[in-house]
Amino acid sequence: MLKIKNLSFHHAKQASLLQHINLHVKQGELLTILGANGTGKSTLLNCIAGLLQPKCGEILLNNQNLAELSHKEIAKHIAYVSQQPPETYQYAVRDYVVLGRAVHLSLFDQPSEQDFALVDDALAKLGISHLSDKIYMQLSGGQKQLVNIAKILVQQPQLILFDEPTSALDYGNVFKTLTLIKELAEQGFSIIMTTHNPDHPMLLQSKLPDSLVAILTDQGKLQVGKTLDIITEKNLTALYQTDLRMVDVAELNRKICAIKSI
Ligand SMILES: Nc1ncnc2c1ncn2[C@@H]1O[C@H](COP(=O)(O)OP(=O)(O)OP(=O)(O)O)[C@@H](O)[C@H]1O
Repeated sequence: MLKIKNLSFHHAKQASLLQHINLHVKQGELLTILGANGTGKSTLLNCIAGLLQPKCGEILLNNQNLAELSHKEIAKHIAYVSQQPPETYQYAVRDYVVLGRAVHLSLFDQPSEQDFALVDDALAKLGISHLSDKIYMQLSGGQKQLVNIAKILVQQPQLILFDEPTSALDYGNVFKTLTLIKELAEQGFSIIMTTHNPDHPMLLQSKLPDSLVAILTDQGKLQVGKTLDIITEKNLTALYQTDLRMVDVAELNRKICAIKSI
């Protein structure tokens, strides 16, 4: 459903950032992108969301060039939970989350009871129904992150982009969010997420064996493959310039990533 062909991008005053990136994400596929700070993961997601135009190459969404689609058309298919959630809303959470339905409504339509039913379902699914009437702007960072995930659930896109969806979350909410991502992939959503925690794609791989991982290198290249082929001691040690170990934990029946020592 998403194809990226030979994409290159750099911001103003940068010599280069993303270089000749190729990627194919199919329906229901999960791709996790790892990369050191500042290598361009968010920039790549911004390109895929249509917020930045590639300097060269193209992004195809269902074989249509993204550059030829309006923002509303793109938003019908792609939802984006960015690292900088909007900070300007004085709405109650329920009224904020229903904005996710906007792409399915015409200009003067009011959200219907069915739209609000989807909102209530999404809030319940994320265990945050108690936040319904709170003012979005007054929530904590982690609560905002969960509310923004609820907003994309009601948007009902084909492809969901999650930029470090668990970065501000406690362990309980990390568990809930990764479980939700697994369920969304099982339901047929395509998902691209970024993380700094290689254990997250390992955990997801244990339930989604065909999931993919990509490493964005500091040369701006994307190395893509099956999770277990990419998450290796050698690759992670090179990626993070840190002596890392993949340790087999019999009790968990999988490997986890650990820093060797400090
Ligand atoms: N709007 C912008 N204008 C100019 N430079 C930018 C802009 N946004 C990002 N950059 C620069 O582009 C590079 C990549 O930034 P980006 O946020 O994509 O990295 P990242 O891999 O997501 O980083 P992190 O893991 O730290 O979140 C950084 O050097 C950053 O300073």
